Amino acid sequence: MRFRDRTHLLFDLDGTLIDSVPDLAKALNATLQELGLPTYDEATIRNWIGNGAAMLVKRGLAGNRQIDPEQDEALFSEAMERFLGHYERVLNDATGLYPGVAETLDALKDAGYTMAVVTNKPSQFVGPILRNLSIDSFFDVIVGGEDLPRKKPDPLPLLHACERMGCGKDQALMIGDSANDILAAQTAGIPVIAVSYGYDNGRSVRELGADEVIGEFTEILKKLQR
Ligand SMILES: O=C(O)COP(=O)(O)O
Ligand SMILES: [Mg+2]
Repeated sequence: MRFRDRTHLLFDLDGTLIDSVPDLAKALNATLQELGLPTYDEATIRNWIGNGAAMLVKRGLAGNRQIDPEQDEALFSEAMERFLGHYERVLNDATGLYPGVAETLDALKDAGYTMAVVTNKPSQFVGPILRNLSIDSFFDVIVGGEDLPRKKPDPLPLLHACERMGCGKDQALMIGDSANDILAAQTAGIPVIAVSYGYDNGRSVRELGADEVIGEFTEILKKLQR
């Protein structure tokens, strides 16, 4: 089988394990509203997720053409602070697991896989969300967006997760939803399964050269059959 030697699994969070769009959109729109800026619907905001909170806020601010957040540091800092405060309050309001995630993680754990979450989401939010959804115990390692000097699509978070799990990259497999996950894995030399239901930042995961593309999380089990 294609992934026979893979014993350590690295999972992206937003768009792969959890659908967090409603709560991220709520926090972003509350921020924009307080700043007197236009707000956006969930369909627009979902394409802005995956590069970390700072990029989401920048994309929200830049949605208003008159403002260039790169040039307006003060506005960006204020927006960021407000966003983090709002998100902390709402992060478990509507966020849920995609179908089959809990059962599949359980089966993978039973089969002996070691698992990590490697996300660009700010680290302080990751534990509370995993605990609220009762999937925290499946993961031995969690790498969040602010834990290292560089985020995905840099390969560093993936390689760091491997090091902490005590595995070589020849034993690892990435599962993610966006260009960031695919590029990070490809640069790290780790194969990658892409899910097609997530937030692919406007670029179809099929075009990005993932080793496999699956439409449902449960299909991982079939792909990993030894
Ligand atoms: O951009 C985020 O905050 C979440 O990103 P993730 O898809 O890496 O979990
Ligand atoms: Mg993602």
